[in-house]
Amino acid sequence: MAPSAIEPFYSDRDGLALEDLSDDIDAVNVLKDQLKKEKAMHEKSEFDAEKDKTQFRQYEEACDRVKNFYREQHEKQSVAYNLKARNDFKFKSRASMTIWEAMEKLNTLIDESDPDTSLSQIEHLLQSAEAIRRDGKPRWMQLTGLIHDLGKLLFFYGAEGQWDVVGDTFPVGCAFDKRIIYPDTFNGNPDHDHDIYGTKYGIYTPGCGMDNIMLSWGHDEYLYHIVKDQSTLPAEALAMIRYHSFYPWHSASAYMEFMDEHDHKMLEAVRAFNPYDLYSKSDDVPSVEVLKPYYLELIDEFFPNKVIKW
Ligand SMILES: O[C@H]1[C@H](O)[C@@H](O)[C@H](O)[C@@H](O)[C@H]1O
Ligand SMILES: [Fe+2]
Ligand SMILES: [Fe+2]
Repeated sequence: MAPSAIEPFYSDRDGLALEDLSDDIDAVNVLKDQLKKEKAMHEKSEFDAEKDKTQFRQYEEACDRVKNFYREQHEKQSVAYNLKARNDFKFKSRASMTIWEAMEKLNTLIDESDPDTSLSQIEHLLQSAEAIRRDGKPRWMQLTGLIHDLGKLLFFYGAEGQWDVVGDTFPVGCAFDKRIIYPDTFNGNPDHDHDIYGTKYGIYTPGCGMDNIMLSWGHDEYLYHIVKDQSTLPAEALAMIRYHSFYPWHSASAYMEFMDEHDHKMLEAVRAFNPYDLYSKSDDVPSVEVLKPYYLELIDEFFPNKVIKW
């Protein structure tokens, strides 16, 4: 009798002890995972190092389609146009659809400003997200890669062309910096020689913060507002979206005088994101159907409402 009385006692305890231990192991693994991801966020990605950067953004050698696009954009993105675009955005309603439906809708747009890819937008979005995922970056950043260009939907909702949707961005209301691509094409912009908009600081003051700078209207600013209001994505993700086309700032270090303290942290995030946007353009074409289930789940994690107001 004695052994059978003791046996359950010990086996129970063993069971308990093992359970406790496995809880601890789980907790340690979660922590380890988190640390790995944090570390990866701050390290230069392997992905970045593998690429021959001289293959990308070669605007001098770009075709006429790209050159004409930027001439038109640089001539038309004025303060007056930007105020009007923001007003239209606030007071006009567009469409309601899920993130995935938006990706599919965008698929017919071929970006005229892009010298590096002629792939469809859904493929570019998946390439960016997959590159981020392969490098073990956090899930919120993978999702940011997946959606970062969805603002190009604007093209279907009242844009005047592609010039107010795609392409690099730059501040309006102060002098156009020489580090913007094709800087001479700003000569035809009505603000170029303006008494205030044509001066170094224009309508701004040094240190005013990027939040207070009016960036040329397009897919970044538009999507930023949608995502800020309708997702639980962190500040870094919002900055990646809002500034990913602001190459003169994040890649050429122009307009640094306007930054505030918060912007320095955000710049780091935007710079960490950029290689996945740019250099993934030479990766293999992803299979939309294979990847769809993984990304549908990821979308649900950060967008509480399935249907988004665009
Ligand atoms: O041509 C590209 C494209 O339009 C991207 O979506 C934008 O983010 C880049 O800044 C631009 O260079
Ligand atoms: Fe973009
Ligand atoms: Fe992109």
